[in-house]
Amino acid sequence: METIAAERKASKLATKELTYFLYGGEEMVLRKREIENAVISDPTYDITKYHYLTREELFEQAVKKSVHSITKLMPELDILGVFERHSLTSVIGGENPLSLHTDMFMPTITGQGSDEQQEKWLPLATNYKIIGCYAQTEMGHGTYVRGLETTATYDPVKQEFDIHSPTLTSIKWWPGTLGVNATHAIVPARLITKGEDKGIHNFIVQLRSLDNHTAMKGITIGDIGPKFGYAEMDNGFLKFEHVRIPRDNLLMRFSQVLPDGTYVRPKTSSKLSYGTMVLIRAGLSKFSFEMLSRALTIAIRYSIVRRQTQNRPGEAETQLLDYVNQQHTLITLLATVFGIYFVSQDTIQLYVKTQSQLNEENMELLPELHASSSGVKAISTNLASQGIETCRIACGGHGYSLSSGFPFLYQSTTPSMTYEGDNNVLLLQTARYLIKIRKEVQEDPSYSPPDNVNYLTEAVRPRNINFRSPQHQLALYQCMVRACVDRAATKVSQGEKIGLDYFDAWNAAAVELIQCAEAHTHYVMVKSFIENIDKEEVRNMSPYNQFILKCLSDIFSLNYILNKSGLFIEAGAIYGRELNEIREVIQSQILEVRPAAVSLVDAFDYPDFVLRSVLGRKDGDVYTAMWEWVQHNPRNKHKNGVHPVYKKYTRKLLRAKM
Ligand SMILES: CCCCC/C=C/C(=O)SCCNC(=O)CCNC(=O)[C@H](O)C(C)(C)COP(=O)(O)OP(=O)(O)OC[C@H]1O[C@@H](n2cnc3c(N)ncnc32)[C@H](O)[C@@H]1OP(=O)(O)O
Ligand SMILES: Cc1cc2nc3c(=O)[nH]c(=O)nc-3n(C[C@H](O)[C@H](O)[C@H](O)COP(=O)(O)OP(=O)(O)OC[C@H]3O[C@@H](n4cnc5c(N)ncnc54)[C@H](O)[C@@H]3O)c2cc1C
Repeated sequence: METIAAERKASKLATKELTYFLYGGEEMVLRKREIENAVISDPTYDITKYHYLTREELFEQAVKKSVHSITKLMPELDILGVFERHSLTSVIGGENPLSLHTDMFMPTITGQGSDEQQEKWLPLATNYKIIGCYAQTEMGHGTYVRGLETTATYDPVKQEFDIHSPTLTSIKWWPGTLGVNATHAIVPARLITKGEDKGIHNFIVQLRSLDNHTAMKGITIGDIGPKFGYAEMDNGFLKFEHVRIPRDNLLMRFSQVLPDGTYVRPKTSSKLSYGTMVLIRAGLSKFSFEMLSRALTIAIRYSIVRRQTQNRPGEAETQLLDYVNQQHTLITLLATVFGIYFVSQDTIQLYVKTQSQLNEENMELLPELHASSSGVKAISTNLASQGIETCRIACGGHGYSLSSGFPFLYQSTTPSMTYEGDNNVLLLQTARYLIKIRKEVQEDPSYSPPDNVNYLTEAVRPRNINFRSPQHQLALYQCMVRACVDRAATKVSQGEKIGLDYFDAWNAAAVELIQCAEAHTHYVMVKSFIENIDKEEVRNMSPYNQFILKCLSDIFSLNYILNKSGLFIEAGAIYGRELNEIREVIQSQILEVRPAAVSLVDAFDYPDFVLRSVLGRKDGDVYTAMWEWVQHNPRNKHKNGVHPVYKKYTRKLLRAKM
């Protein structure tokens, strides 16, 4: 305990200043803490026995907490905005089993419903007169949205759609909130009218009675069963047997079906029906920041408290965080988590800007938003999931205990590599955009690519390179990414030249395409980090805070160059003989950050209640907390400390004549 207090005292970081920066100001932080304290002091949210509950107990407790939050806490605290709702859900912890209602069902109505439809459905949803989910994925299709089989066949006589699951594989499978609680769903289905298949459109379908919650006629519905994690979420299945819905349950902001069955195409893009997925993808980079910053708070604090091995006679055992390997592991991850923070801010800003342009039917930014949100979602969720596992391993045996908090963080984060679009599939979408832009650059010398793809026209290795220079770092990335995009594009065109059709040529280059998308997205992240710490808000920070952010930026940028040095060397961006210099710069920056490590994670401002970790307590009193935690273990509570299995089995073994 003294060690962590001493480190805090010795740190020169202006922790509060960084907290206010990360959360958008003092007022936001104080409001967040007000909401946190309300939850922490409410017995409904007690987590003492959390780790010892069964799957069904966890689910029931989660639903109870969700309903309590909506009916009691939100009104009492007058919680309105997205930030406040998010503060509430993040401090409650666990999966919020009703979350798809606000996270996907309502945004889809807002984004794709006509004004009349919004007027009809949003008040019902806002007041929880209905509970919605987003039922897109089927047993046979998740990635291939255009291949979804559920049909919505228009009947002009009754002016209704017939929603049907024609095959076993068309049964909706995975949607959250569906298995137990949802009364309605957004159902993407094949719109068929006048005998023609118009492709996937979004429909609102009632699933359960608002009187007694039983399934509506023609609906077979339930929970898909235990998963890798996510025990508190009722991911479900949903089968339609010719279920009838009114014509105006087709969301008709962009396309319509007239009473006689005439189909009116979208004036802009059919891809606007994918808008909710783009929204969630843009938000998942912020989610990745939160999950990884929690894991780092636990790992860094524990690595300061934990000592292992006396390395000099008469001296105390060494703090884990004073082992250079441990510093390298965790401080490079600290740099990564700030990299994810900055790019998540930029991605959300790009989403907001694109949405406001779309409201004026200006589609200009949509391709860049799709490509960027796809790549950033893929890389940030990859980095966060891998980073949390790295933090767990860095905490030894205790990291593997549920009491560490890591298993929950990992189980909650790792599905984000799959949902809202499998990461490989999304990186291929980013690659498709890059190859297209490259083609435009090649065919039209007057065309200037978007700022984040500027390497297609600007990539030059600087003379007299200085690896601490942000501009020089960016130049190295530009050379590397351009080479990756060229390599992928060349592979595709080579396939076409030997007679492969477009799919085979594209598929043959898939590895190079994913690689160029990864490289591009890392460049975007490094550029975002460098540009954001050069903005006025950071320039007005205390000099030491600016210095530490610059160190983290250098580590984030150079560590990827070191790890992917083959790509940079192959691109002529760096020479093998320069790798040692890069290692030295990284190591020196890590040493600069080491004294500020505890304050950097304190700046994330997570109460112990949120971390749910005996290792990550702010006071560092790890061993007391560990001993306290094990007292709640039911396995230790049998009469005379003898578990029933002894009498049932073990005693026979011990007494057997063998
Ligand atoms: C709070 C979190 C809770 C999490 C709960 C989880 C919920 C879910 O998981 S919901 C289900 C999520 N499912 C997916 O994300 C499915 C992933 N698949 C897709 O998004 C699409 O199938 C696709 C993008 C992989 C392919 O779509 P497709 O229609 O086949 O398009 P093409 O690849 O043929 O490209 C054509 C053209 O369209 C552009 N485009 C594709 N998607 C979008 C988009 N979302 N926005 C804008 N533009 C898009 C694409 O770039 C192509 O453009 P061009 O190159 O100019 O032709
Ligand atoms: C916890 C969780 C919650 C979810 N919640 C929801 C929800 O609320 N609503 C909802 O509708 N869905 C939900 N999903 C489903 C999720 O959106 C899908 O699982 C996801 O889109 C991936 O599709 P898939 O499972 O069919 O995988 P597949 O598409 O079968 O992918 C499997 C593998 O094949 C590869 N692959 C597939 N297609 C291609 C391609 N074209 N090119 C190259 N490689 C390819 C992928 O890279 C991947 O490695 C959820 C899933 C999970 C795990």
